Amino acid sequence: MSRLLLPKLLSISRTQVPAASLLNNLYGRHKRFVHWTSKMSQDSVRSSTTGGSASGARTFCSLEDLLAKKCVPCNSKDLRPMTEQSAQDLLQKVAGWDLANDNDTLKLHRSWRVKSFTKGLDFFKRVADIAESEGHHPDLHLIGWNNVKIEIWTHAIGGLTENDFILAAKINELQVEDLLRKKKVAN
Ligand SMILES: C[C@H](O)[C@H](O)[C@H]1CNC2=NC(N)=NC(=O)C2=N1
Repeated sequence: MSRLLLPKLLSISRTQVPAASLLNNLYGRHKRFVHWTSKMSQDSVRSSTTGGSASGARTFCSLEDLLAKKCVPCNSKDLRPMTEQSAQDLLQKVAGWDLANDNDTLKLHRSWRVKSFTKGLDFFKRVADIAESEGHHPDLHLIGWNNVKIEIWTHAIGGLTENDFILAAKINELQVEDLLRKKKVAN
């Protein structure tokens, strides 16, 4: 950007263009640049959410990217479920989660065994705090008193979006060791 602008700036000042016109010129460029960068980031959200790459925007997303992102509202008309291939690619970033196909709806699953029923409810509370701050919500199950199972999918579109992986990555960051049943070590 600066390499492109500098020669232009120098030639403008050499020809004594009035200051107001120079500022106008710069401001127009700034507006076009801002428009271009915001369009790029929308494309990249849409592309990584849908798994499409027609826009040429990147589809690669690391765990750090997922942790740094915020879930977007699911009521956009542009939102489409990602393909199974994109889901498989992103699944590598969220350790412990599995992909399930529930009547043609892709979902993320993960299970934990907790020490007690009430520890299961404590687990849910920690997950609920993240879900509320992201505005994206998992299905929470407490089965047979100590099996916590979480399913994540985007209800609004009947499939997976990047939101689901962001939420899964953030749930994985929770400190829940104090709630989990210790595995018995075989002698
Ligand atoms: C506007 C807002 O994003 C929606 O109502 C949200 C709330 N949380 C949600 N959570 C999940 N998992 N799927 C949704 O479709 C959904 N919709």
